Amino acid sequence: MSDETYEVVAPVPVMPGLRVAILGTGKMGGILLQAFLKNNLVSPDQIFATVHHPDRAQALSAQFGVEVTTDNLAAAQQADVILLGVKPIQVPGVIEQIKSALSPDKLVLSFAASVTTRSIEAAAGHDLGVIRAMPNTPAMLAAGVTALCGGRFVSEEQMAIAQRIFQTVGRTVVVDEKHMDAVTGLSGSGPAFLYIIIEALAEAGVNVGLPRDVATLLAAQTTLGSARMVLETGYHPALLKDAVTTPAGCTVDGILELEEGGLRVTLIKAVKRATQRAKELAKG
Ligand SMILES: NC(=O)C1=CN([C@@H]2O[C@H](COP(=O)(O)OP(=O)(O)OC[C@H]3O[C@@H](n4cnc5c(N)ncnc54)[C@H](OP(=O)(O)O)[C@@H]3O)[C@@H](O)[C@H]2O)C=CC1
Ligand SMILES: O=C(O)[C@@H]1CCC=N1
Repeated sequence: MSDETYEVVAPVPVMPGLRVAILGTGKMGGILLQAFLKNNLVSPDQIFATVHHPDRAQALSAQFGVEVTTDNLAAAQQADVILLGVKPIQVPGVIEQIKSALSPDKLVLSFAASVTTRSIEAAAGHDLGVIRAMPNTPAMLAAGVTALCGGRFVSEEQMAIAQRIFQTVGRTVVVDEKHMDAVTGLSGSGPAFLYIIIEALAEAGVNVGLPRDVATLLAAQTTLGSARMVLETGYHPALLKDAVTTPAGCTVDGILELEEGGLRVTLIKAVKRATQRAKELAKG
């Protein structure tokens, strides 16, 4: 890891009574809401969520027993930490709505792709603690990874709170803001790429005669186990691959097909394209 990037492993104590707003409780915001409740980060009366459609607000409120409305300002007024989970292009409008609630003691924690801490600070119009986060959907199982970076006015205490919040849903890593679009293209979008790989492996299993449920189990558990091998042994993936590849065995024949099909280059291109697009999302 470079000196500007470090993984946070030490647990940070929960702040008792922390009140959290999630403005934009869609797919990602909904996953975070559920995880915060499940892991007792906050009690239901300490969380204030918003969505755009009133009927969805009602449904979410009934489902999770928390206050869900369409009133961003009211939610922001009641919270210490304000998570922003609307689409990137909607962030300036939401900041404008909640501007009067953004006192210096509040922390804005945006997980919108593409939106810079500077643009949020500028929209707020005064010195404000802003942290940008990029989580991913495995957060649902506390198996996510979230990259965080701080804006100009963030205190160490505020960064510790953000880390604690996202440790609820998996690993956290603090990076320089210049890396956030790359993180988005790799680990933000990455689950979608990996589901396609798992789906294709399962399809391949069916093609060579396995029942679909068995093929899906084998594909998914093999992906999970291989990821754990990389994380827990610390060995380079190439070394782990070599250990599978018996001389004159069958694996090397499969690898030849992968290389001929350009899987490696295709994945690199996919992350590059997603990173490029992540740079543009805030502009619409
Ligand atoms: N999905 C992912 O894997 C990840 C997404 N993100 C980021 O999360 C954000 C949301 O993405 P995602 O959850 O996928 O998208 P969704 O479309 O599922 O969620 C967007 C949510 O915003 C709500 N909304 C729209 N306008 C407003 C408004 N003015 N005030 C309050 N809420 C509003 C919508 O309400 P309603 O439900 O009523 O339509 C919806 O719940 C994006 O910025 C994205 O970059 C970051 C990391 C990963
Ligand atoms: O597709 C998107 O734009 C968001 C950001 C990363 C994952 N989903």
